[in-house]
Amino acid sequence: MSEAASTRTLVALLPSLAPLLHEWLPRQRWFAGKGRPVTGFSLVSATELLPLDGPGSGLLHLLVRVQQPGGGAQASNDCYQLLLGVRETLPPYLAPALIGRPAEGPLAGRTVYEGLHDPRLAELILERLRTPGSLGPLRFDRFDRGPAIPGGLAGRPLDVEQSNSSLVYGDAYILKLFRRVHPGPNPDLELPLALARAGCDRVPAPVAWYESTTPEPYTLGVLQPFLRGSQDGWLLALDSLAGGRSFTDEARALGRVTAEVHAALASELPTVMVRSPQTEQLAAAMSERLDAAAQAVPALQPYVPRLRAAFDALAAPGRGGDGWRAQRVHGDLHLGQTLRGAGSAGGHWSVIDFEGEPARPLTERRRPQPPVRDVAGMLRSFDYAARTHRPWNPSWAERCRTAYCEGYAEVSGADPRTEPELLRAYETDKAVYEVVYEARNRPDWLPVPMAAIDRLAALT
Ligand SMILES: Nc1ncnc2c1ncn2[C@@H]1O[C@H](COP(=O)(O)OP(=O)(O)O)[C@@H](O)[C@H]1O
Ligand SMILES: O=P(O)(O)O[C@H]1O[C@H](CO)[C@@H](O[C@H]2O[C@H](CO)[C@@H](O)[C@H](O)[C@H]2O)[C@H](O)[C@H]1O
Repeated sequence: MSEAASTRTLVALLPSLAPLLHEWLPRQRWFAGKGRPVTGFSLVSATELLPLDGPGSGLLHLLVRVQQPGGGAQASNDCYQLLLGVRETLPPYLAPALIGRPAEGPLAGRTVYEGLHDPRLAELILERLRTPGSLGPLRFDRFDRGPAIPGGLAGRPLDVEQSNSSLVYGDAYILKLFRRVHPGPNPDLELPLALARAGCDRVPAPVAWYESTTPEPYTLGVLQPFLRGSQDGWLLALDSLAGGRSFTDEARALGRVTAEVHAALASELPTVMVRSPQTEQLAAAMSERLDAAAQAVPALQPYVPRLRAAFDALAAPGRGGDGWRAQRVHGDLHLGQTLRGAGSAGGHWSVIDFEGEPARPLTERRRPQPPVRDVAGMLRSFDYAARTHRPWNPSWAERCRTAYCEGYAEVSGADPRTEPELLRAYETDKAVYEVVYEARNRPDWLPVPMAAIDRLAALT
């Protein structure tokens, strides 16, 4: 099928796929618009990665806008990346991947399924990434300093709770495919590339990636080395709590790693000073997020005046002295974003997932911010771990928080606790974000950030 003919034909596919997507999309873990009705779809781009009319399976790459009207700020028209496999019938091992059978249109009677679950299609995606080049609106690129990617590696979907989808290739590489995509560079490619260029070995360096170039630029997927046998910091922390073991050495190491990553980011990407009136704007933005959160989660409402005091303190005249240095940061740092390498207790720590908080607009996520924002995220994470454990172990969290800040200071020369207003404002902002995140995604977990809200409000 020629490219032009293919585009025309592919555009005609959407109406017949729409009823299937209507059912399937809201059930996906990565679908961000849960709880709001889907009223329509529109096509952003369609590319045949493997011909749909050839023998065996076809692979269709779609960028689709999903209309969800909702009231006011609730309305959205988000763009999602879909990789749809098409076959006559599905073999039993692909049955769980079924999306449906279009009743009409060019694919009538054929079977449409989640393409990432098909090892043959997963291999095809890696094949594309091995060789830079373009296919319709898609462009495939490689890191200029990396070794060649071997071919023929079997791909399997990663079976974890995540906001996107990942494929692991032969335990050597992991490809993260972004699901809800936004125009512009995704920080999860931009920042690891900058860190690789700075020679920072705390973040797996991107090996290859692909993007869509028209009608707008979207980062769609990033391939990086798979840290085989590594364990994530969240599970290690829970393990330490369950075993009654200290986690302070690990927390100190994580503080050091955070400071290393911040130093490397500051060396590669712009830094700015935050002074009046930006300080007031920062505090006002936090206050606005608090108001929006209290609208979405009424349990927050009684706390609003006391929480707002933390943001007012940030903006108070004279606070911040000559201002605060801001730079590119991780943006959603927590224990689950850290991996300790295989090996003994002193294993190498890495940091992953630089996408930032998925619910925030991309422009906001890419803005320089005081590095204490990441520190606050990690401090909240120690609190989460201690709260999740039965019985609650506040002294475990307190020791971790102290060790983490000390580790950070050992490398950066500045202890985050010496700017208490800034740290408290960011911790409060993070806890407010977590309340909304949990209410939307894991209502059973809501008491965890609510306990922090109670504690932070009592500091006033
Ligand atoms: N380089 C890597 N090596 C090993 N495992 C990884 C690597 N990158 C990510 N993972 C695993 O994949 C999971 C999801 O990755 P993440 O980037 O956090 O995705 P998402 O943004 O979709 O939540 C992580 O929790 C981790 O278990
Ligand atoms: O990992 P993601 O980028 O998808 O981040 C989102 O999900 C996280 C949970 O998986 C959430 O983190 C919160 O829960 C963690 C425990 O599961 C805890 O360690 C974090 O401190 C807490 O914020 C994160 O906020 C959200 O953006």
